[in-house]
Amino acid sequence: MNTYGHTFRISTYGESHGPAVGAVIDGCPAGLPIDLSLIQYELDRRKPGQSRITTQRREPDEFEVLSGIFEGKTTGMPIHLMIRNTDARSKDYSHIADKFRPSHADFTYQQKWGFRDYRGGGRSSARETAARVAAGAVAKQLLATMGVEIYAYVSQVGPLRLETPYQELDLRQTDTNAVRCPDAAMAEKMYDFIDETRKKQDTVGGVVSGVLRNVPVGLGEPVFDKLHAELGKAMLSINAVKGFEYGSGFQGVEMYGSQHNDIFYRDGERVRTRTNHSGGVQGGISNGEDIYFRVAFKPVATLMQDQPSVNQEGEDVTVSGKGRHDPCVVPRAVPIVEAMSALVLADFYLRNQACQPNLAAQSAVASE
Ligand SMILES: Cc1cc2nc3c(=O)[nH]c(=O)nc-3n(C[C@H](O)[C@H](O)[C@H](O)COP(=O)(O)O)c2cc1C
Ligand SMILES: C=C(O[C@@H]1CC(C(=O)O)=C[C@@H](OP(=O)(O)O)[C@H]1O)C(=O)O
Repeated sequence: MNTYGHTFRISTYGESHGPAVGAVIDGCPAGLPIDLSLIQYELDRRKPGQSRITTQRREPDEFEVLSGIFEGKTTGMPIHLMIRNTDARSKDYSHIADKFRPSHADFTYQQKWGFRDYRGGGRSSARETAARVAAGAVAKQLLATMGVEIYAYVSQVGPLRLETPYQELDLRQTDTNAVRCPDAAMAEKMYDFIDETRKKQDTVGGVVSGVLRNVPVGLGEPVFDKLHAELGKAMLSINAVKGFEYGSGFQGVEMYGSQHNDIFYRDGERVRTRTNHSGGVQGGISNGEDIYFRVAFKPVATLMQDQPSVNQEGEDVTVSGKGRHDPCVVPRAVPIVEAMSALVLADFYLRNQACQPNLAAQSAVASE
């Protein structure tokens, strides 16, 4: 599938070594002021070639608006954002045109279609996520009009795990270092770990944590399209993602119900909970508390070393390490996780508008 969302819907297109990648957004309401520099800001956070611990491919990732924005506002028509590829080096891939890199998408793409665009992994490359980030930056601007705040940060690299709860972190510090971890001391350790791994011609995984604040009560559908299910799908659709947990997640199983239940109380006009093991979602619907989750990314598949594999004929071959690759994806995955979060929330927000929800219920406390 090349599309995401029902109401705020995006399609993305483009291959890593084709002329361009981009996104078409359908369903964004008319009249939304758009700050184009905020779209560029997000693209800059994701682009390759940012530091020694990312792929050295150099892409400016400047975007062009081909439709849907006029005099600084959305027109209600499809919004087309295009990003040209300018630094593809396809010769790095000639030696694996008929070979399968272990744990990349080469084998499955070849088996599914009988051929593949092997240059840079074609459509399977995380280059596609530039389009998601551009579209997500529009969704973020829609959500900002109602005060929704979206944060992601690196909370783990290999064995180095930041134990500090997100409430105790200053999430505005995330972009002050190349790793995108808001704890400066931990960021330094993580940076060194990634750099050492790179020097050993290896790769390492990590975790990106997400925090969504001021999300209105009532987003999410009750049965299949639950808010956490859609968030999970959105995150699991990002390249190299192996796990998603929200709220208490897998650790919640170690608690008794009496410890895990989030006790309600009245806080002025709102009903709130004293704890938030639910992760801001109950019954698939946002309850107004922070939504928080963790996304696990595997170590990058393409290594700068030889690995045994097979070719299209099933013969034993060696896949040698070549080209420009990320030693660890999480620093660049932070804006992708934020973008996917924004796309999910914007979509549910518009779905609520469409079905005219019970707005009284959304203010949480019945008027007396
Ligand atoms: C930001 C980001 C950067 C990535 N960079 C690389 C890379 O340089 N080399 C690579 O082999 N995989 C990279 N990946 C992962 C591959 O795109 C991914 O492993 C591949 O599409 C196969 O999909 P799967 O791992 O989800 O099964 C990156 C992923 C992300 C999110
Ligand atoms: C180009 C980007 O990252 C690429 C993601 C990627 C992969 O296999 O996912 C492999 C590399 O591709 P290439 O060999 O074509 O440079 C990375 O550089 C990007 O994120 O914009």
